[in-house]
Amino acid sequence: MSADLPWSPAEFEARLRAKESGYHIHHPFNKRLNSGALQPFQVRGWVANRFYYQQAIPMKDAAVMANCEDRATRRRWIERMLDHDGHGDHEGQNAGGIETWTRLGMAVGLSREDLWSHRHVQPGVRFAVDAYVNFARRAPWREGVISSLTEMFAPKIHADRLAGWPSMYPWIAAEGLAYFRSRIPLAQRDVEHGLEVAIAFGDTRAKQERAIEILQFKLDVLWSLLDAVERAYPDDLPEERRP
Ligand SMILES: O=C(O)c1cc(C(=O)O)c2c(n1)C(=O)C(=O)c1cc(C(=O)O)[nH]c1-2
Repeated sequence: MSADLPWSPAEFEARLRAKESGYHIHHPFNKRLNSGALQPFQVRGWVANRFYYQQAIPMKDAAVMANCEDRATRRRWIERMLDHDGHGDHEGQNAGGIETWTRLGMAVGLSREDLWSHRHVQPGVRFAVDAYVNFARRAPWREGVISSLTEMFAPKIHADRLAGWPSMYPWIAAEGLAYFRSRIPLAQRDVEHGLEVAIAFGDTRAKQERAIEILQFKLDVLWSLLDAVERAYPDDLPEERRP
């Protein structure tokens, strides 16, 4: 029976963190993106497709919140929606992630319309991202929170872009990278809260294993997104089909 005892909180957290090996930082398309190997149209394709994820995040967060009966959690959680949607005058610090990502789009040579029309969004990207939002709609709120824990691994991927892109992709205006800079402290704050919820949720071995499965589902969402992007923008894509 001892095999069924819950892991200690430290062991459980270590097992969640070990899922990093399946994070999209290791996807071949991300490796090419962050090693400077991509042509401008491939970077544009990634930015335009990832925008669909950016827009979905606050919808996902609203779904988690709609399922949450705990006021104290909602007070913290609502920050996530404001981080992405922005608030007030939509300028400076308050612009929000969706707007800041739009600026990244313009810095790589896309128009606002290119992003907001979803004209470049691939079916596989849509399916993957919609699966994430739908998971949050249907799952108990603690499970929805746990699905955000891929953010444990995100500060490194943002930092890689900030460190590498200016020299590898000098054609991208430096202001375009503000999104990545803004996310590092926010991801750290989100992860602190997410881990608190996960550890409280994981009071049996079965629930701890469920949490790990949920994290795997979310890794799969991100991995599938890059599979679809990689497939859509091969090196030899004819000129007229390039974003
Ligand atoms: O650029 C990335 O690789 C990346 C990954 C993730 C992630 O791991 O889900 C997020 C973000 N960025 C991000 O910017 C972000 O705001 C974010 C929110 C969430 C979430 O699940 O609630 N993930 C992520």
